[in-house]
Amino acid sequence: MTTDARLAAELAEQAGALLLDVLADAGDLEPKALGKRGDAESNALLLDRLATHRPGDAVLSEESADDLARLDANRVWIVDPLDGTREFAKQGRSDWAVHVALWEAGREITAAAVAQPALDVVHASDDVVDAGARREGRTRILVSDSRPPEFAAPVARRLDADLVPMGSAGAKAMAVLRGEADVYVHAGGQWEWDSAAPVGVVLAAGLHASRVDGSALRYNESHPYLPDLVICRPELADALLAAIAEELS
Ligand SMILES: Nc1ncnc2c1ncn2[C@@H]1O[C@H](COP(=O)(O)O)[C@@H](OP(=O)(O)O)[C@H]1O
Ligand SMILES: [Mg+2]
Repeated sequence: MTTDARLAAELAEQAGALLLDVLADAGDLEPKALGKRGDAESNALLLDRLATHRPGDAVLSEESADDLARLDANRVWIVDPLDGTREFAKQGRSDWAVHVALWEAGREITAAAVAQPALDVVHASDDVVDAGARREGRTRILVSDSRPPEFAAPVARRLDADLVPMGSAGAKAMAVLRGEADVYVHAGGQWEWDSAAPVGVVLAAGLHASRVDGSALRYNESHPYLPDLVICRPELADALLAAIAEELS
């Protein structure tokens, strides 16, 4: 049987290919309708294939009603069929992603994949490249294009770093994985599906991932709201968390 991590990678890749087709067939669809179509079609593909390949498992998806039977399940797939919907619907953007993660009781995220179809890459927890070599120059901190944390600018000043806006939690996390940036920080609102797969992949690669207060990220909670997140190269974690704590105090 295909391993869970391979299945995650294959499903993320297949949903990504479908999303590229949706873009190619967009015609003069309004951005909102285009995003909606992408969300729905990718979700249908993921649910269908998870039901085929892992019929006994529960699913938590951004685009499906939350079935709380997942709270009694030992295995829950946490999926975001289209992360960065806003950017997907803008022409020529590559900062959107498909997230597929598996949560297991007592073990947190055990398999994960993030596809970036517009870049033709899939990163999976069983196939992590070592985090990219530290780039030369100033530290780069990735933040949401539309909702950067209030503390981001003062924290960047404390660390003598540059803030770089980018869409999609998965795209930002994978940019840190590849060494194109050093930090991804978010606060003020997010859901488990936004971070489960990116966090599964970066933890498998040995990067740091936590809440902004340094505590562990927990998934498959009854209310799947997980509003803040820090992903970074491990050697930066102490200084970054200290700077955030100073700004929040
Ligand atoms: N304040 C907030 N409340 C709820 N969700 C948020 C949020 N800020 C960001 N997100 C979600 O986190 C994901 C990444 O955001 P961003 O691109 O701004 O970095 C997006 O997921 P979706 O595109 O799947 O909705 C976005 O909706
Ligand atoms: Mg999302």
